[in-house]
Order: sequence, then structure tokens, then C-alpha cells
Amino acid sequence: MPELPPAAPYDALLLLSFGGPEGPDDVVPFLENVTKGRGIPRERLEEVGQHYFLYGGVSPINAQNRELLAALRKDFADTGLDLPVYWGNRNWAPYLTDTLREMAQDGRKRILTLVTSAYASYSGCRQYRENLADAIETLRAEGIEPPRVDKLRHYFNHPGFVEPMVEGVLTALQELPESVRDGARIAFTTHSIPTSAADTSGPVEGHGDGGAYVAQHLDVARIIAGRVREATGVDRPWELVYQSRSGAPHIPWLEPDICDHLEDVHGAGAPAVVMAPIGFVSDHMEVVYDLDTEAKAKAEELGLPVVRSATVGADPRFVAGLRELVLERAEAERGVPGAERCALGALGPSHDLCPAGCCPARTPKPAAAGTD
Ligand SMILES: CC1=C(CCC(=O)O)c2cc3nc(cc4[nH]c(cc5[nH]c(cc1n2)c(C)c5CCC(=O)O)c(CCC(=O)O)c4C)C(CCC(=O)O)=C3C
Ligand SMILES: [Fe+2]
Repeated sequence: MPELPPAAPYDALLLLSFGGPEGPDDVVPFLENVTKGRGIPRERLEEVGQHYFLYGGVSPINAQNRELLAALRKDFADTGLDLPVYWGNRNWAPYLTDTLREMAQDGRKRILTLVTSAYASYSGCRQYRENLADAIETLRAEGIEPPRVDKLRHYFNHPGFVEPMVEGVLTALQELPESVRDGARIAFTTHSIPTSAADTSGPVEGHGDGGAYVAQHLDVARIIAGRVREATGVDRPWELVYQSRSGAPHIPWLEPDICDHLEDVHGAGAPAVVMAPIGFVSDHMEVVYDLDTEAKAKAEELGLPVVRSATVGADPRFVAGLRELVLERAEAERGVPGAERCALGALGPSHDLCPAGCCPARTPKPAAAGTD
């Protein structure tokens, strides 16, 4: 019997991301795509539009995804993994539907999807699955047979994601003046989401009080804080805080906000803070505006030394970790017994297939690559 290629049954990988504007004329249509039917107040949209205009209307996210795409292709080539990698987005070109059509036309029959969100939540998981279902439906309506689509498990606790962030925090600490280094607190940050979305994130049995979204972030924060303690011999206080809140003010979102947190800890005598954006995989607009611009301005106003640690971006350890996850899933689909499922922390490896009812939408919609 001929030997199966290591990624079998998969014949392609799809990098699926958020997308961002690439010039001033793209900003408003991009924001309209993002917020279609999501009830974001007009004022918030105008404010967010200004963040993009400050950077010439260009979000850094597309360049970062091109870099990740190139790094994945190079890593696959270097390790002899013959698996083509495609890229598509939810909100901007290259649009997911166009990419999936191209994949079908290239003869891809069974694909694995890697989303640029490491954690469970409606925005970071099910909404992408809904986008996949939409794209599949569009292809069928065009008379094109879409590939069968799976989605890679959440990788928040995979060493390939966590280890570069540990190093990032250690590097950030070195950037602080020595006199405040040992006393520095670590503020792990992630995207705020409505508390109702957090409470229902992840599998149904884990629903309630922050759900999988908060539990997964706390697990990652605990791992990183522990590794940093071991490496520096200093036990620094840390907490999980939030950023980039949108939505109507009367709807509760996860708190505290990073800026309020900086004020609080400064008031309580903290000498310095490391902001560690564990909720994001690259330095996109949420990171460069909400942290590097807004939160740093707040810190400056307070006279509080603040540094920001790196996101994983296209770090070779992250890229290698993603390859391991692809191979792990391929083995699982081939029914190879005893395949290792690498995970750090207390939660263990995440499920391959989203169970019914996880990360529900406010209004139920068809979703691909899961149980419901
Ligand atoms: C959990 C989460 C992630 C992390 C996981 C992941 O990475 O997927 C994430 C990522 C991102 N969010 C992004 C941009 C935006 N998100 C918005 C709005 C919202 N995000 C939400 C959640 C998340 N968002 C939510 C609950 C809303 C409210 C509206 C809704 O329920 O959908 C809006 C509308 C304006 C505003 O209200 O801010 C914009 C412009 C960009 C691109 C950045 C760039 O261009 O560099 C990225 C990577
Ligand atoms: Fe967002």
C-alpha cells in the first residue's frame, strides 16, 4: 500500500482571519462589513475609523497575515510537508468566499482551517464557522462543489503559542528601568466581549461566569506568570484585564479596562506595569492603537512606566506549533491511535470538533466545521 502523505486526509490548509483596510477609502466599507447587524453605536464607529485614519487608513493585520502565510509555507517546505496554504478573511479582501472558490477550483477536497484567534468565543470561533457555512452555501449556489471543511482546535495553551509570549514578557521586563523591574506588575490583556458572550463561550457544561473565554485566558496568564517567576526569581502580581470595548454602554462587557487598571495600580503604588496582550496573535490595530497609543498615553499622564510585550506574530516556534497541530489533527482524522495532544496548563487540549451549543450566536445561524 502506498504511504499516505503526513497531512492526509487534508489536501490544503486555510488561514482564516479578520481582514483590515489597506487605504483610506477602505476604512468605512471595512467597518460596515465588520458591524453589519451588530448594533455598534455610530459614535464608536467614527472613533474607531479615526484610529485607522491615524495610520493612513491601513490596518497592520493584512501584512501580518501575509507574513504568517509566508512563514507557514516556508516551514512546511523546510520540513517536507506538502500542504498548500491559502488565506481568506471575514471582513476584507482576500474574502473567504473567493478563497474557498479558488480552493475548490484547484481541486481541494478536504481542508483544515486555522483561524487567527486562539481562544473560544462567538467572535473568535463560531462566527468564523458561520462565515465558512456562508461561503460553502455561496459556492453550492454557484454550482461549485465546496471542499469538506474542518477547523483546527483552539491553540491558546499550545507551547508554540505560549513560549514566545513568555520570552516576550521577559524581554519587556528588560526594557523597564532596573529600579522598577522587580516591582513591576503584569497586566495580561485581551479583547473585552459582552459578559453574556463570555458566559456562554465554550462547551455548554462550562457555561457561566466568564465561560471558557475567561478560563482559557486565566490559564495562559497563570502559565506565563509562573514561567516568568521561575526565570527571574521574582513573584510579580498579575491580573487579566480587558481592552477595545465597543457596543452600547448599557450592555455589560468584561472589565476592568486596561486604562482604568493602570490608574488603579498606580494609585495603589505600583512602580511599573508590563502589558502582555495574550488575547491577540499579532500586533494589529487593537494592539498598536488601544495599547501602544491609548494605554501608553494614559500611563504617561500618570507618570507610570509601562512596556508592552510582543505578540507571537510569525515567530518560528508559533509556526512550528501550528504545523504540529495540523499533523496532530490529520493523525486523529486517520484514526492513528495514541497521537500526542500537546497542551500546557490546567485545562488540557481543546476539542477538535466544537460540541453542540458552544459559543452560541444571539440569533442561531448555520455554522460549518462543528457539531451544530
Ligand atoms: C474577541 C475578539 C477578537 C479577538 C479574536 C480575534 O482575533 O478574532 C477580535 C479581534 C479583532 N477585532 C478587530 C476589529 C474590530 N472589532 C470590532 C468589534 C468587535 N470585536 C469583538 C471581539 C473581538 N474582536 C466584538 C465582540 C466586537 C463588537 C461587535 C461584534 O459583536 O462583532 C470592530 C468594530 C468597531 C468596534 O466596535 O471596535 C472592529 C473594527 C480586528 C482587526 C484589527 C485590525 O484592523 O488591525 C481584530 C483582529
Ligand atoms: Fe474585534
